[in-house]
This record gives sequence, structure tokens and C-alpha cells, in this order.
Amino acid sequence: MKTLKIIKIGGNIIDDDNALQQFLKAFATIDAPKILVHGGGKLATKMAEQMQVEVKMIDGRRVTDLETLDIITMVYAGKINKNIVAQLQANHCNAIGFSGADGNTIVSNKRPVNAIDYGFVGDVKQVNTETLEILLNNNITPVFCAISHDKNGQLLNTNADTIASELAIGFATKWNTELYYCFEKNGVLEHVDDDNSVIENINTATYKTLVDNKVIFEGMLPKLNNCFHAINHNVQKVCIGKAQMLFQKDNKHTTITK
Ligand SMILES: Nc1ncnc2c1ncn2[C@@H]1O[C@H](COP(=O)(O)OP(=O)(O)O)[C@@H](O)[C@H]1O
Ligand SMILES: CC(=O)N[C@@H](CCC(=O)OP(=O)(O)O)C(=O)O
Repeated sequence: MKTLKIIKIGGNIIDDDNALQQFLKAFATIDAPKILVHGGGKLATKMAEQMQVEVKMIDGRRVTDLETLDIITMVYAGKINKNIVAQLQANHCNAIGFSGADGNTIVSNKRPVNAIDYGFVGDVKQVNTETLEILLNNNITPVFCAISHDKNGQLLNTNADTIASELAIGFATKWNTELYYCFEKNGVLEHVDDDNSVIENINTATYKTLVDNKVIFEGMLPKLNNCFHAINHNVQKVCIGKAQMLFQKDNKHTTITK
């Protein structure tokens, strides 16, 4: 089986021009099939505020009305995605930008309205890998933003961590798939302010204890739920940490196991 690395980067890299440049330079040197997934939530919030559109987040998810959907489409699929693709091209990595609508790669259902109406937010129902495999087999690197579609003409906002885990699951039966979540800390930490307190391995049982003891909270909860979703659906390797974990062998990070 061929190995595929799916790498997700969040706000800490995207919002910092130098960090992004450095990361993309290093990413371009990965001489193996790879997919980059990027968020951009912080920039979308900034843009919405500048345009005086109300920002509403519930449990880390953006309530996405039509105006907000326009903003996130411009920011995620436009500004951030195209900038990353251009910089990868400058680093001799042949990249192509994707939303889930492109090549019908990620189909989702608009989240049903229960207690909360999230608006135009999509829950992934299907990942189509055929087009992506043709690109990967020809040394072309897909770059995904956090947008999917419903196959009826509607774009939907889908969390970037979820896009990454669902893509990984979509590939996992045919490829040896590795999923890497890069964020601003060295991994899941025993003490959130101490970057030296990395928990090197978390499994289903220790995860429960860490949540019960409130060691893990806020944004880390949905991120870890995505990690376990992936590891329980054939994804071979799931890691969380700083981007350096990809490039430096002895860089401490967290590995998720069943
Ligand atoms: N045990 C923990 N270790 C590390 N970070 C944690 C932990 N518990 C909660 N967090 C929080 O989770 C955040 C990461 O989630 P989030 O902000 O959603 O990431 P992203 O960079 O992908 O947007 C960290 O910045 C930190 O504040
Ligand atoms: C539905 C939903 O919440 N979507 C996210 C998508 C962007 C994202 O996930 O960005 P980060 O990884 O940088 O947080 C949002 O609009 O904020």
C-alpha cells in the first residue's frame, strides 16, 4: 500500500506570514503523496467583524448564515487557499486548490436543526477519492479549504479538522493513511500552559480520564473526537503537535491510538 500524509494547519500558521512561508517551504520538500488541509477561522472572524456581520460560535462551530457563508467562501476558498497554492508553486510543489465541491470530492448534509440552527454548516456524508488519486499518482498536491457541498448547488461550511479526518477515512481502505494535526502547542498537554508537559500517547481509555479530569477542554475536545473517529476507521496513524513533528524526528508530539 502506498502511504498518504494528510496534514491540517490552523490559525497559528495561517495568520502569521513568516510561519506560513516557512511551513510551506518545508511542506513542499515532503517527497511523497500528501494533502494539505487548512482552516482560517480567525481570519474569517476578523473579516466578518470588519464587514459588521455578527460572529456567532457555538461549541467551536460557526453559525453560518448566508452573509457569513459568502465571507467564509471568499476567505477560505479564495484568499487563503489561493495564497497557499501560489506559495507552494513558488516552492516547486505542484498544488491545486480544492473545496469539497471541486471534483465532487466532499459531499455533506446541511446539519439538521435541533436545539441549535447552525445554518449552512455541513456534516460530511461521502468522500470521493478518484479525482484526488489521479492527482496524487501524478505528483500533484491537493490543498483543501473548510468547505463542502450538498450536490444540489449549496456550499456548506465544514470544520477543517473534520475535513481532514473525513478525507483520511475516505483514503484509509486503499492507502496507508497518516493524519497530522498541526497547531500552536507541542501536542496534547498535561498542563495547558506548559509546552513541556506533552502526553505522548492517548488511547480511548486515557482520553476519557483526561476529559473527566478537565485536562482536555475547549477546542481540543472536537479535535480529539476527530482523531478517534479517524483511528477507529482504519486511519493508520494520527498525531497532534507543532508542524516541526513532520520534519524533525525527535520532536515531541501526541500520538492517538485505539
Ligand atoms: N490538554 C490540552 N493541551 C493542549 N491544548 C489544549 C488542551 N486542552 C485544551 N486545549 C486548547 O485547545 C486549543 C486548540 O484547539 P483549536 O484552537 O480549536 O485549534 P486550531 O489551531 O486547530 O484552531 C489550544 O489552543 C488550547 O487552548
Ligand atoms: C463549521 C465551522 O465552524 N467551520 C470552521 C471552518 C474553519 C476552521 O475550521 O478553521 P480553524 O481550523 O482555523 O479553526 C469556521 O468557520 O470557523
